[in-house]
Amino acid sequence: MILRDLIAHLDRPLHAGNLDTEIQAVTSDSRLVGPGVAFVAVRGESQDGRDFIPAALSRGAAVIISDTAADEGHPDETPFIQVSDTRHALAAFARLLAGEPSKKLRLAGVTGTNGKTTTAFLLHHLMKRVWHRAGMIGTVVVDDGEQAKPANFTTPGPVELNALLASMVEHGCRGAAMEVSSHGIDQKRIDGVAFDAAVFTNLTQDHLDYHGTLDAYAATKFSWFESLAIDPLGKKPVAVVNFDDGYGEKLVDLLGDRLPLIKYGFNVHCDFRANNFKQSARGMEFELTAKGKSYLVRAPLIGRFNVYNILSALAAASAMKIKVRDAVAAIAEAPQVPGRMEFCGTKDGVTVFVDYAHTPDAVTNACRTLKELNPNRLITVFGCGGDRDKKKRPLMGKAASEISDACIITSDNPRSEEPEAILKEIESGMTGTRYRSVVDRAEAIRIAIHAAGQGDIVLIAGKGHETYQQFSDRTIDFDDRREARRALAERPEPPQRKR
Ligand SMILES: CC(=O)N[C@H]1[C@@H](OP(=O)(O)OP(=O)(O)OC[C@H]2O[C@@H](n3ccc(=O)[nH]c3=O)[C@H](O)[C@@H]2O)O[C@H](CO)[C@@H](O)[C@@H]1O[C@H](C)C(=O)N[C@@H](C)C(=O)N[C@H](CCC(=O)O)C(=O)O
Ligand SMILES: Nc1ncnc2c1ncn2[C@@H]1O[C@H](COP(=O)(O)OP(=O)(O)OP(=O)(O)O)[C@@H](O)[C@H]1O
Ligand SMILES: N[C@H](CCC[C@H](N)C(=O)O)C(=O)O
Ligand SMILES: [Mg+2]
Repeated sequence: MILRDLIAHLDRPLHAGNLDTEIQAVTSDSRLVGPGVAFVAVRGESQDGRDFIPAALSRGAAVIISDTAADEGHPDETPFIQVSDTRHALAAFARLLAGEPSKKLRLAGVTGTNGKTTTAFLLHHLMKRVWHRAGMIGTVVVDDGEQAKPANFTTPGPVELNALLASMVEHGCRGAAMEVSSHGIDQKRIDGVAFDAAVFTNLTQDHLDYHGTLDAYAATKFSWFESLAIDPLGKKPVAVVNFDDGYGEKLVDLLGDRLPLIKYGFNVHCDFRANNFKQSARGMEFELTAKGKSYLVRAPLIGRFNVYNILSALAAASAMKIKVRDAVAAIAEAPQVPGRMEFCGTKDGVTVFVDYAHTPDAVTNACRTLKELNPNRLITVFGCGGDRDKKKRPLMGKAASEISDACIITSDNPRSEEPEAILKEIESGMTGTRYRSVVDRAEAIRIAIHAAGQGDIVLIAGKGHETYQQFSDRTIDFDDRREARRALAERPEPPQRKR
């Protein structure tokens, strides 16, 4: 595209140099710059992109975009654009260069503290059933309709995001489901992306390291819905909101009638309402009331919290013109979401589940769900990630210890922090339940599974689908599910009863 046509979409940019320059791609990473590539100098949390302008120029950048004026020595032959918001400019260039792909398919976005991955997986499954080809972007996997790959982010940056959406369109996807993280909203990774459905799952404590307060975190989430109300980008987006959640209620109030709305939950005011929930170790069923009709929903998932994920997927599907009947039929064959209440085996009456619960609310939900299966004892193995919200550590400890019969506190991804120090912070929230601290996660899993007896359930929480463990100096291969299976297989023979 010609630079002139690209900057026409920016708010009053100042420019110097040849606006007929051909731009083929855009990046905010100087290391990816080459001829034909626009470099946007973004000021980040740890680095200032403006420091990399010389590097971008030496790699042949086609244009430099910054929020301050050009240095004195800026070469005349390279155009320079000054904008007020570089992240907005990056997203606009990425979207335009990719051919505005979000306008060419039906797109559902899912935000909220917990349940984004699960809901997006369910929606992706529904869409594939009905439309045959559909894409997905989220924490676990990105799928462009042709190939599925492990993901790096929950919501990728605008360049990768728009490239993925364009690839979905190219592969004939009629729709896609994507997770929208609060980082993604705040950093404008989704700026200018047109959505058909925007789901709000819930809001509880997480990411306070980044947002400061729960209200600031909520305001970030809400700003996405507000932006869709102000500029729906040529679509008619439907807000799909959990109306049993306090912040969901606030969002409904805030939106008024500015967006079409579907409220979901158990309460009587919901448009997609669940009733008569029942579950066993193998799955659940409940009655759905929607659009004046009743449906029996059966799903191979457990946990009352998953009723919400199913309701939101059904409601978002309906917002995208998928028939409720077809969606309900597809849910009965929903796939296992990797690392979400994943059954890892049973031996000698000991059953093991791996779950990605890494917030106080998620730990509460995961533990409660397994307690509802009436185990002899629930033994929970968990830790907290380093370089993330420290305030959630004692709260996760409290939640796990209040519901479980015994706990083993261990390392999650310590990142740059001392593992022992994280364990101590978790310990400060532990209540009466018996617990011990075992820094090495593999050992903690082994101890829990070997100590468990007939009828016990072991929950390994926090890392779910992750296949690595990050330390300050190294990242190792690590998979809770593999460790669980190994520990089950190596369980010592139970003592023989004397006759
Ligand atoms: C806090 C956070 O989200 N940080 C992300 C953000 O970093 P940043 O804006 O602070 O950038 P920075 O590292 O300070 O660098 C500033 C600029 O200099 C550029 N640079 C840097 C070095 C260089 O040689 N040349 C160069 O041009 C960088 O490309 C960047 O544009 O932008 C970077 C580039 O896109 C991301 O890699 C980085 O993710 C970090 C690694 C991260 O851990 N993010 C996590 C917390 C995250 O995003 N998580 C969410 C939510 C998870 C969930 O709850 O599901 C997610 O969506 O995944
Ligand atoms: N609707 C829900 N409400 C509360 N807790 C939930 C819900 N859905 C899932 N959980 C719990 O939260 C954990 C994470 O679920 P999921 O991966 O679907 O959420 P997420 O929002 O994508 O998380 P992340 O932001 O880390 O990617 C699950 O393993 C489960 O313990
Ligand atoms: N997307 C979340 C995942 C946390 C998972 C947990 N295993 C950890 O490493 O803290 C985050 O980046 O905060
Ligand atoms: Mg996720």
